[in-house]
This record gives sequence, structure tokens and C-alpha cells, in this order.
Amino acid sequence: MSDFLNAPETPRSRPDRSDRPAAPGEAARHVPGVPVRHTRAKGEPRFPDGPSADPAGSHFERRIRSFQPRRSRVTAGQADALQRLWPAWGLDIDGQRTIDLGELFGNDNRVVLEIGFGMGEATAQMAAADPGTNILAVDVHTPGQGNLLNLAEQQKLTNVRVANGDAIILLREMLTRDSLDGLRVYFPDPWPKKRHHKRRLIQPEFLDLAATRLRPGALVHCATDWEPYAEQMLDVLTAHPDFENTQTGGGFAARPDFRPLTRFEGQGLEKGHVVNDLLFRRVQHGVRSDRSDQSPTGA
Ligand SMILES: C[S@@+](CC[C@H](N)C(=O)[O-])C[C@H]1O[C@@H](n2cnc3c(N)ncnc32)[C@H](O)[C@@H]1O
Repeated sequence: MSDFLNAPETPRSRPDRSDRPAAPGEAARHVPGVPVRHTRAKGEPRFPDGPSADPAGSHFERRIRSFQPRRSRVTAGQADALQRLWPAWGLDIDGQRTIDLGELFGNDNRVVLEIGFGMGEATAQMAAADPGTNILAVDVHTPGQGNLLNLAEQQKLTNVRVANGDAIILLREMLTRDSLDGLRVYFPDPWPKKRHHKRRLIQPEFLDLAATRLRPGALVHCATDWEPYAEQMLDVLTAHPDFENTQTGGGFAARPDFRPLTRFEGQGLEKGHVVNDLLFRRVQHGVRSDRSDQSPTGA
């Protein structure tokens, strides 16, 4: 296996903080006038019945990750959605079982995996515009999970499921071969520093894995506002034997109508960044399509 999929991360030493909060089970140091905060015991869920803090377990494997763990504030509305809706529409990526996508969505419609939906606004828009396509949306960002669940409920979307955890483990351990009809990766973390390039999601080893889970003909749709990463995506997708560019003559694609502007994209555009879309198709070996008469819709 490659470094990206399996390599150990450099262990980080923790600073000694004498002002640390009391550990679970340890008596809280009470400061007069300051309310005592509830300290969750080890393993106590943040949202009862909601997503697990680290579903695959932090020691499931030590590996270079494409995301930065963030401690972000969850609003009351997001927490409420996580508690109420997670049992029906959430999926913890624990790496322990195979997912039957027909059972998960309650139908046999096509399923597209979206990795890194952020706050989920674009995901909800795409789900509303195309109710015949199921979207399995994965991210590690808890406020975004709550937000997307809220949007799905408000808009009565039945074709979205929210997965919590690392997409690599989902793909590798929980999804079966040829089970996906599309893959969407919009504005993945660009990891601009050279020493962090190994964290970028779109690289050959990731494509090797994704290719096994995508049916022949499935579309891979990526977009980024970070031009060096766009070039890297174009290079690795073009070089990969399991994918072909839908664009005659190769190169980037225009943003297809079905992809709304995303939150992260908006921030990039405000900074004057150039956005590039890439639309590639999973090929069946020995059968390369005639690209000229195929329209790239429905990634
Ligand atoms: C820069 S944000 C973009 C969010 C959204 N697509 C947008 O355009 O607004 C990238 C997101 O990908 C998520 N992410 C990165 N690597 C991931 C992985 N391996 N599994 C799940 N989520 C991941 C991050 O948590 C983050 O929310």
C-alpha cells in the first residue's frame, strides 16, 4: 500500500499544560463565578445517538490524512439536527462493515459519493435538483454534518445520507467494487505548502482505490481554486489508466450546470482565484468511449 493510504504519521508530542481542563473523572478545579462545564467521560458521545467523535477509532490506523482535525463550534440548531436525524440519515465510518447502498437509501437509484461537502449547501442544492440520484456525502466536519441534515430536513430531501469520518476508510473498507455511479470532490483542502503536498487527496493511490469502487462509465468530477493543485489533478487523472478525460483534446472543463457555486469556491473567487473543473470518466478496460458524442452530465 502507498504512503498516502497507509503511512504512519509523525507522532506529535503534547505540550505540558498545567492549565488544562480537568480530565474525565478528575475533580474539576472550580473557579468562583465561572460555571462548571460538564466534562464528557471517555467514550461518552458528544450528541447522544449522533455521530461518533472518531468512528474508526484514532488507532484504526496511523496514516497521513487529507484533512485537518478542527474543533469547531456546533450551533444549537446543528446539535439538534445531529441528535434527531443522525439515526435515520447518518452513517459512522467505522471501517467495520460493508454498506448496502440500496438499503441505506431505501431504493436502487444511482449513488454518487461526495467527499468533503463542508457546510453542505451545494450538496443540498444538487440533491434537490436531481432527486433520482442518491448522494452519499462524507466529511469529518461536525457543524457541516448538522447543517446538511438540517437542510435535508427543511427541503424534504430523501436522497442524501451524511457519513462521518475519513472517506478513504469508507471507500476501502465499507464500499463494494463498482458500487458508485460518480465521485465529486469540490474544493478539497489545497495543502499549498510543499511539505504538505502528500496530504492532498487527489493523487495516484487515491485514484487506484476510487477506480475499484466506481462503475465503468462513472464520472469523477473535481474542482479547485488552487491552480497548482488543479494542474496536479489534471496530470494524475490524465495519466491514470482507469480514467479518461471527457473533454475532447484533454484539459479542464467548464463548470457544468449541475454543480452550484460552493462556499469555499466563493471565498476563493473573492480572492481572485481561478476555478478549474475536471470531468473524467471511469473506463472499462479495453473499451474507451468516443468522447466526442458524450455529454458529461450527472457526475
Ligand atoms: C476546503 S473544504 C471544501 C468544502 C466544500 N466542498 C466547499 O467547496 O465549500 C474541504 C473539506 O473536505 C473535508 N475532507 C478532507 N479530506 C477528507 C477525507 N479524507 N474524508 C472526509 N472529509 C474530508 C474537510 O473536512 C473539509 O470540510
